[in-house]
Amino acid sequence: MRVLASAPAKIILFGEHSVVYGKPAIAAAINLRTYVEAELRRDDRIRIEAHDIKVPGLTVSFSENEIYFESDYGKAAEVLSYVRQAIELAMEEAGVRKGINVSITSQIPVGAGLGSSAAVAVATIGAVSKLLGLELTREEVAKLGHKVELLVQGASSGIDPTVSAIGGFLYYEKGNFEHLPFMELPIVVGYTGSSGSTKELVAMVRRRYESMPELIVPILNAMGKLVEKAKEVITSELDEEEKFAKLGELMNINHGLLDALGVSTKKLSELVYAARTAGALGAKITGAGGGGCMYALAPGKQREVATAITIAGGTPMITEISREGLRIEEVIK
Ligand SMILES: Nc1ncnc2c1ncn2[C@@H]1O[C@H](COP(=O)(O)OP(=O)(O)O)[C@@H](O)[C@H]1O
Ligand SMILES: C[C@@](O)(CCOP(=O)(O)O)CC(=O)O
Ligand SMILES: [Mg+2]
Repeated sequence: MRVLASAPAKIILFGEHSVVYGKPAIAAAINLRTYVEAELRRDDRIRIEAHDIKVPGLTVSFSENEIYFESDYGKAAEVLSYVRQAIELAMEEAGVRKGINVSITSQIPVGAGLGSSAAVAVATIGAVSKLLGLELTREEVAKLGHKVELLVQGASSGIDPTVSAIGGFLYYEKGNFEHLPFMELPIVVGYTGSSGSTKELVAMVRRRYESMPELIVPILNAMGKLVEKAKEVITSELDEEEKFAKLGELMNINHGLLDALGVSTKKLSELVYAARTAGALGAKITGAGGGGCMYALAPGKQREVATAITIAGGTPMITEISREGLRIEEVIK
């Protein structure tokens, strides 16, 4: 038997990092997906094939008629830790252990703030649990995906696995979520081309929080308040133009606060300012930062902003909200 599942990437519109400290955040699933195929094996081995992951530290050497490969096994094992934990938890939940092949292909850039870790965890749990005959709800998959992130990263708010499993446009706080009214968001995502590790960035913010709580706590509190304001705007009776103007302003404040936490980079800030100069109403980091992506809100100006991002050295992506989260694409008996 074989199961193919997929799960989407996300952008965090407001509230990354502060969400780890129990503040609310707003996020949306977007139409880039990770696909995981799981099939039963005849033996009891578990084999993972990750087609999109590059492992640093591969060395190739030649002699006359031979070629030798050496790889950094520590790094290779670490890079697959989300998938391994997801398989473990799905098997634990099903109460069976079987040999399986898991094969991953992904459209989501890795370590770019678009939730690739959550998407791969959610799609793996979806595929493996179904393969083992377990019918989990999307919410149950979200909770297991959160556990995967906690185990691998040491800290996780759970927003990414929740958005990836459920899909759509969500307000999230301490493990609970509500759907926000669906709205088309005229956004452009700008990818710096470099990556940041969520585990390391969350740990860096934690160190600052512990060493200077009198400075960091007010920043996190301001982020939480800003998310409440953004929710009020999104659910208000204002017309779209007014909503976008207010949301843009809040995005810019959120970016400044993230910069104060220390998670921006020169390139991220360059893309943010390039987007604003080209007419975006707001622009900020999305996700953990340290590289990765920013996004801009640019009604009527998406093309201009995309061009500005390209000129500033980034890669623009015009994305749409994905209403669907985890999807079982195919089950072959
Ligand atoms: N296609 C994939 N195959 C296997 N593992 C993946 C894949 N995509 C992401 N991952 C895992 O997620 C990690 C990146 O997660 P993270 O640092 O949270 O960044 P983000 O979630 O923003 O992309 C990778 O180092 C890898 O361990
Ligand atoms: C920084 C954080 O708020 C979001 C991380 O998102 P990503 O892994 O960078 O896509 C961490 C979390 O919410 O667990
Ligand atoms: Mg992640």
